[in-house]
Amino acid sequence: MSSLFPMFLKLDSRRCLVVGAGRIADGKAEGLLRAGADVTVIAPEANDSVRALAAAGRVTWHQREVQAGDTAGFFLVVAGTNVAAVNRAVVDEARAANILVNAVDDPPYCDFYYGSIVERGDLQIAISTAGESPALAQRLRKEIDAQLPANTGEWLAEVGKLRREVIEMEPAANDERKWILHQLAQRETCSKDDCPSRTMAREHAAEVTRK
Ligand SMILES: C[C@@]1(CC(=O)O)C2=NC(=C\c3[nH]c(c(CCC(=O)O)c3CC(=O)O)Cc3[nH]c(c(CC(=O)O)c3CCC(=O)O)/C=C3\N/C(=C\2)[C@@H](CCC(=O)O)[C@]3(C)CC(=O)O)/[C@H]1CCC(=O)O
Ligand SMILES: NC(=O)c1ccc[n+]([C@@H]2O[C@H](COP(=O)([O-])OP(=O)(O)OC[C@H]3O[C@@H](n4cnc5c(N)ncnc54)[C@H](O)[C@@H]3O)[C@@H](O)[C@H]2O)c1
Repeated sequence: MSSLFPMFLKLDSRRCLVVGAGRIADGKAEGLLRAGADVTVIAPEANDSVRALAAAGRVTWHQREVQAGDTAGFFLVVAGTNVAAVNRAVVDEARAANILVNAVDDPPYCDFYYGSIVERGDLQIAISTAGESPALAQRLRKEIDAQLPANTGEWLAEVGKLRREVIEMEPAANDERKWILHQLAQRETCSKDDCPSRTMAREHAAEVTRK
């Protein structure tokens, strides 16, 4: 099999459908919600977590069995019921309309897999084993998570802010700007106003402005 194409998808306000509302489908729906998706759930029964999300207006829950035509108009569909034939019918319908699909526990019926994720703010490290061993993906996630400092997200936010400052001052993507951006992407860059990388970026900005 070819290797999977790794990508980070923007789901903000995209209409996504999750069929099923048990523990497994719930986890899949929450992953979509974290990315800002507009999530609809179809299932006759829902676990407490999906019920709470529906009550809070965070998902739209249609309390019934899935029917032909339900996938129309969605950007992405997750088939997460406990009935493989139902999941496959949902996938077949969605695929015919070029909608991205994932059927839980049924790799041939997935166009994409969920990854195992280490998260620190906007930083995400996604691990995939292409379905070879989800348990290994989980183990690696825990190992990386234990090694990555808790404040990496704040550090990234700071570096992002400084990068925007530098790009504003130096709109040309020249070697010098690239060098500075690499200097910023170091551990020493911090929120302190006198941190070395920040000072350097400011000095450079002042120099460019003087030119
Ligand atoms: C990453 C993660 C994300 C998530 O689920 O959101 C995820 N599975 C996770 C955990 C996990 N899943 C399973 C176990 C038990 C141990 C084991 O089987 O190894 C554990 C570990 C545990 O929880 O103990 C069982 C399992 N999973 C799949 C099958 C079907 C098959 O293999 O045929 C079976 C057998 C079912 C059975 O028959 O028993 C299939 C898929 N699971 C995937 C994703 C996709 C491939 C990911 C990849 O490997 O790259 C894929 C292909 C489709 C998909 O679901 O997208 C999440 C990590 C959470 C974390 O980080 O902690
Ligand atoms: N629970 C686990 O630990 C676990 C682990 C690995 C894999 N899985 C697999 O994941 C799948 C789902 O597991 P679960 O624990 O979330 O199941 P579950 O029984 O808790 O939930 C199933 C959900 O599917 C819905 N459903 C059933 N028929 C439907 C239909 N025709 N239309 C719409 N919705 C329908 C139910 O209403 C319910 O919300 C199963 O295939 C299971 O084998 C479960």
